[in-house]
Amino acid sequence: MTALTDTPTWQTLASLADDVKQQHMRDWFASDTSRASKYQQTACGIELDYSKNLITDDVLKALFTLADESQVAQKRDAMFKGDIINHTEQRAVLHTALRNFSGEPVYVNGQDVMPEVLACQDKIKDFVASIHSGERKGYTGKALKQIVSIGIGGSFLGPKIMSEALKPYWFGGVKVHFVANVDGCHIHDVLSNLDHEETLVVMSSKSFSTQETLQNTLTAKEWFLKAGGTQQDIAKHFIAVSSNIKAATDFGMAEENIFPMWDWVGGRYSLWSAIGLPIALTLGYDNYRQLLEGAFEMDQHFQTAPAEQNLPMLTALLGVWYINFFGAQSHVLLPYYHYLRGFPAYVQQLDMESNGKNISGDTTQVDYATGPIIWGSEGTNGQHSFHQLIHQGTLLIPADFMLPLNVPNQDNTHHSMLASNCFGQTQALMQGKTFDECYADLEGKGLEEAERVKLATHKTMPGNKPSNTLLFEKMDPKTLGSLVAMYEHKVFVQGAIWGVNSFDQWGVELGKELGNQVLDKIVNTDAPLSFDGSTNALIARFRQANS
Ligand SMILES: O=P(O)(O)OC[C@H]1O[C@](O)(CO)[C@@H](O)[C@@H]1O
Repeated sequence: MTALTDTPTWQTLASLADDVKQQHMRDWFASDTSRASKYQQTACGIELDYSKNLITDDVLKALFTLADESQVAQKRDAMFKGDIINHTEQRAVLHTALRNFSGEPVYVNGQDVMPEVLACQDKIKDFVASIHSGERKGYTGKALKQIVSIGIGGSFLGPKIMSEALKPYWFGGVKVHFVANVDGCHIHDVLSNLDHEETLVVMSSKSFSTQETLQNTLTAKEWFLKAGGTQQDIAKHFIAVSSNIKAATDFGMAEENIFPMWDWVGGRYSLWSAIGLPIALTLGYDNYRQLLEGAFEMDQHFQTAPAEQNLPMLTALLGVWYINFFGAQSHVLLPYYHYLRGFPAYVQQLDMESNGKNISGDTTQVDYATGPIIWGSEGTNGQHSFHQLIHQGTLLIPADFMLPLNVPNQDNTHHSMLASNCFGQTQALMQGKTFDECYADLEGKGLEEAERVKLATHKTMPGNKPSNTLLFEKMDPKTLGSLVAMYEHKVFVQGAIWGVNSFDQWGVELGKELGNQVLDKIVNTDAPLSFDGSTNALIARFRQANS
């Protein structure tokens, strides 16, 4: 056993789980009318109802002890103050500095990073104003109204999904298109409808070396040159967000059009940096700033609220409870708001790239489960497909339901239906439907006894399926910023408990490396194939089809 699973607290939690598995939430609600108000917390515009979870006061107490013993608070403080907590890459982890409006300095290796951060925010503000006003023009004098944002992973998901989530706040004068995949269909579809004279390409790559992003930018460059632009005009139509200034200037970008990135910002935490420029272009700077302010508010809440009131702590500990003591392998996110439909994909990268790890501390192989599979989609759509498995399947899948109480273009009929479905689902998951209730429903339906029993058996819903419900007054930039930061810190707390490094991604790096080796063999068609038999055969087949 590892130090973690060996602790008395872990053992206590295991025995509490055995006990809880014999009970039903339905009975808890029936016997305790204060349960809903007892297990709810509000902070930063997020109202969290966590009463429909398989928890008791004893469970929560033990989970808080686990957090204490795992030194979550100390690890959190180390992150905020710029310690080198990404210990496999020797980097600080300071996305929180990008939304630090406290006026306090933040030091990395003895140097205050805030002046650079603030200068970058000013640069974003000025740039956005110059595009929105039409003052910044393309090489033929046309205003730049079409923005093509090229990036992948964190350099794509954050900008695209947050822009989409804030559609009611869009500045109408420009249209931002996002391209990530190296599949040429995507960039082709986007560029084929654009006028190159009014197109601005924003290339977002911290490293300026990611294959997909480089290739898509090269394709955009070829398209621009073919359409009539010259190499000299590139500077007016291509800008970059990167920490690799040399590579960007070699490409043809003007140095003043390169927005900085720092090695203390991880890709999946980068939307708060200039990687968020496409968001600012979509929404206008003031709304973008609200997003950052919402995140800052959550940072303060995370640092100061006691564990019992702390949203990232509570949601993280509930996750640990199900993953480590109930065998839950996945967690589903269900935004009941069309514009937030991309949110599960955002949290998927955030959580799975961060905590998809099996080494704790320096070299210890874990003997407990770590990061779950994150998935989901917008409600009510999922109700008509995968919810069936959550209700009656054999897997335990904790769920986060999300609903803004007010939506733009409010149509009460639609919104009431949306809300009723959201609440109805959490209720059904929690209480289920007993055999006796199902049997009684079939009274007077003219069924033979055996048929009635059979049908009642199939209709029986076990219930006792956990969910959180997160309500927001409305999904405005500030609330969205708080929500994203809440999930960031949730992932942090879980990583701290499991002892994993939530800030590297060696598995992804290996994929990039092998992909490049294979590409070499695909392009050099005469090169001997030296991989395993399956990979060799796949490459040979591809070569044959493309010869
Ligand atoms: O911004 P870059 O350097 O192009 O990297 C893109 C993405 O690649 C990853 O490193 C791995 O996919 C992500 O973490 C990152 O967001």
